[in-house]
Amino acid sequence: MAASYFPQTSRREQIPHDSEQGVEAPRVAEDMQEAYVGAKERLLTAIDATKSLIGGLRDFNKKSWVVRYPQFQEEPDAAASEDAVAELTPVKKRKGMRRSLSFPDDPNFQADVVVNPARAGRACSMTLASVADAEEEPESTQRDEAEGLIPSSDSADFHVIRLDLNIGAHGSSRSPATLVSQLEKSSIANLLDERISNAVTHMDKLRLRVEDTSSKVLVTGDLNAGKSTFVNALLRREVMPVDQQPCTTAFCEVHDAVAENDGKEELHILKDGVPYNKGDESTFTRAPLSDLESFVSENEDESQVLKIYLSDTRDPTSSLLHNGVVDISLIDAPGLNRDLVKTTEVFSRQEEIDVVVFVVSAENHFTLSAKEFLTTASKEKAYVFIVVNKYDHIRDKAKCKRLVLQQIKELSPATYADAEELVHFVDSAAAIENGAPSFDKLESKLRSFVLVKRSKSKLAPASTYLHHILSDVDLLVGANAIVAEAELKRAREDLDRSRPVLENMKSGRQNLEDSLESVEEEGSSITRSRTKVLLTSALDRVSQGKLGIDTASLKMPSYPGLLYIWDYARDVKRTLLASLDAAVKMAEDEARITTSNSVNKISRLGDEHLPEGIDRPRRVFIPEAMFSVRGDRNSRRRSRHVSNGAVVAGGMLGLGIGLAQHPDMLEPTFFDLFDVQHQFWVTFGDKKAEAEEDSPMTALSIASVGVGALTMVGGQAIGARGIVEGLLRIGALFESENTRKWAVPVLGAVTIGAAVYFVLELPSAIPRTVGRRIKATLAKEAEGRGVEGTFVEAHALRVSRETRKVLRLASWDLKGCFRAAMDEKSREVQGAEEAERKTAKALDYFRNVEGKSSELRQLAALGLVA
Ligand SMILES: Nc1nc2c(ncn2[C@@H]2O[C@H](COP(=O)(O)OP(=O)(O)OP(=O)(O)O)[C@@H](O)[C@H]2O)c(=O)[nH]1
Repeated sequence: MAASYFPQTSRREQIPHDSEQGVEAPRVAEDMQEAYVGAKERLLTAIDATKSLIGGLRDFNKKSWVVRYPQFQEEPDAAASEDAVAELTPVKKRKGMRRSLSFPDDPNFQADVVVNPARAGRACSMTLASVADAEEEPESTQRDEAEGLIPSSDSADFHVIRLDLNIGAHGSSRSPATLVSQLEKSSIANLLDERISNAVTHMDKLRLRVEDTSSKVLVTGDLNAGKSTFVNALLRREVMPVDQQPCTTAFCEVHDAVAENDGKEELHILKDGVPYNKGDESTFTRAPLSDLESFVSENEDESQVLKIYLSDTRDPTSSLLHNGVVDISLIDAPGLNRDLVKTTEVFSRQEEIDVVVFVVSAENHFTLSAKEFLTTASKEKAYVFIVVNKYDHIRDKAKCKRLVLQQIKELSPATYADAEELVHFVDSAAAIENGAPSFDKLESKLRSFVLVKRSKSKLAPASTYLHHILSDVDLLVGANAIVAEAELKRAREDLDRSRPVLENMKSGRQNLEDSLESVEEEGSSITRSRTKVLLTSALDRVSQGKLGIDTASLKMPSYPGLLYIWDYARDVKRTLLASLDAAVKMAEDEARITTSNSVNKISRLGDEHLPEGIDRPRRVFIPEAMFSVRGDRNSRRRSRHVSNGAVVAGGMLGLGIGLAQHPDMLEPTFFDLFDVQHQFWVTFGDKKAEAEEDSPMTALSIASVGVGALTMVGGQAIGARGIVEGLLRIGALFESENTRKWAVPVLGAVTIGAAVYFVLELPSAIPRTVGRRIKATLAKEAEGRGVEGTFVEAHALRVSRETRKVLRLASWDLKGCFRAAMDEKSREVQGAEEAERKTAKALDYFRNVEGKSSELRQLAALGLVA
């Protein structure tokens, strides 16, 4: 049994078919009108809100989130097991449809989801299969059948915004992996954008249609069946020409003059082949209403379309034409037997025809052409409103009714099923003046029928479209919400990982810098003090005629005898100087070790403070490279320059090579053999010197005194040649009488002392003298340069500077790495925060859209029933 046009059976029962009680009918029509208006308003609101919703989605797709286009594939195994589960466990079934969700632009994403199709009052929803399995519900709450005018559909597929992604080389590629190379996310987003834009345009058209208040009622039937009389009865006016002879040749469309022509009654004769436009007089000929009859009778053979604007002064609750809700146009078509079947059929197929009213004479029943028409119209419209006219002429009314209904049953089963509502036996001619209960009832039923059919023809397409587009939106946002959720989870995991690392780095930064500072400080101060200790001791030893340090590679030269004393002095000097160089080298070697330890400390600090996975400083410390000369010319020139300055030995020349190759220092002088000045001070009361050199009057001291005296005469420090010259001068002195008196003992002492000295003291005295001279020379060279210019301090400073330089470089590298790591972590955190914000916003948005879509679906679902 087909569904009723009317929502409540009880209501129908209140309207007995008996014409006497037809007074209830208008109320039903009123209800239908109200329901229609309500549904229309809700639908318009839903259309606007859906437009704004998908417009928002479009914006969101453009600005905030590239909306992904999901693809759903049925899993054959899952489908089979779904059925199996359904059969075996009737109490608990799986909710919704199991699908494999993927994205054509991302072959790596795949998730099993359960799609719950949209049903009346429930939005289409999508959940991960794992989640859905945990939330299975009892069967009683599932699989509600779709209600109302919304068709139940496969919600795991798109209806409106379906993208054809078969764009392989020959348009046949379906593999996501193949597609991904051709489809960028953005190009899919663009396709979606285009679809959404089209949907918005389509909704604008639907809106116009929903807003369109007109509804066309085609009145047709056999020739002379009383169609014009019926139209006149509906209008309660004799407007349409009525005759015993067939007279209606034109399509006469009757419109409400009040609603559509400023209340002016007139006739518009449409021009053939020109689209009618009420505002454009060139598309029609205007004529007074009184011309209608003459026009129809004069143009009998022409198939003309006339617009008749009429004022129906009846109450809107009783008038069909002027009903206050719908602009109805009644189309009085020519009789079918005029071979206009085809025309009428075409007419009835046209979308704008909402209702077909078929007038049949009770006397003749259905002719062949009437039968043909009814069969066709029933296929097109399912229901046809049938008026069995001239019922007053029938004597055996029951028999007539039975026969007519029997025929209707064959011609239009749906109409027959609701015959009480749709088939009416009336006397139209009698109703023109004052109506009649049976005709009033017919009118009321016709109004309801027109309104319900109107709902179907005008509201249902919009409602269905909204249902489809909202289902598509649900699929889109459901799939995107799953993606957003996964991305949000990932962003939060990233944040949980990277944020503490960044915080640790931030709080540890100062600590690292302080530690590096102290390692630098400690390293350089150790090398400085160690160098000082080593070189001070070495210099002291040298000044005592010993090697600066004990080393296997250096040995004091052995005394070769008096004849080679000069060479001996040179060798001693070279050896002592070399020992000082060796001491410097030793200090440098120690500094290398200290520096190396400190570099290791810095590297450990790096391990402590740098997070895992971050590259450590790449520079490798090569201790041998310390104190070395750089290969390029400039640096060598600079080294040489430095070597001529404060740093007199070792230093920039490297590896302690300095003093022993210093030509100025190597050449022995007389005072390397006889340190007269020293001896003089030792002999004549220099307490400090005494303490240093615990020796009483020796042969050397005697000779020293002599030579000291000579130097007083000579006036300046002299070399070997100077001695000869001095002796000559001494000879000259003897020429004076006075001098001879004191010169003899002095000369004697000198001679004796010298002789003793040469034989006994010289071999052991030379190293000490040379050593002292070296110390003194170094001290002299440092004069005017301050403390830092002394041999020991200069080296200590140089060595510690080199250490500091290396350590500073290592610290700098580590700090650079740390800073880069912190920047990277910071970027990572910022990126994750941004992703979290974006995905959380997107998720929020998608959830919100899901909620709104569900509300809109309810709003768009028509309350009217089919
Ligand atoms: N007694 C009676 N006469 C009717 C009824 N309906 C129509 N007539 C008469 O039937 C004749 C034909 O009526 P029309 O209304 O012209 O019929 P039609 O179907 O419009 O005719 P065409 O347009 O020519 O096909 C007229 O003389 C009407 O008076 C009715 O219900 N009862």
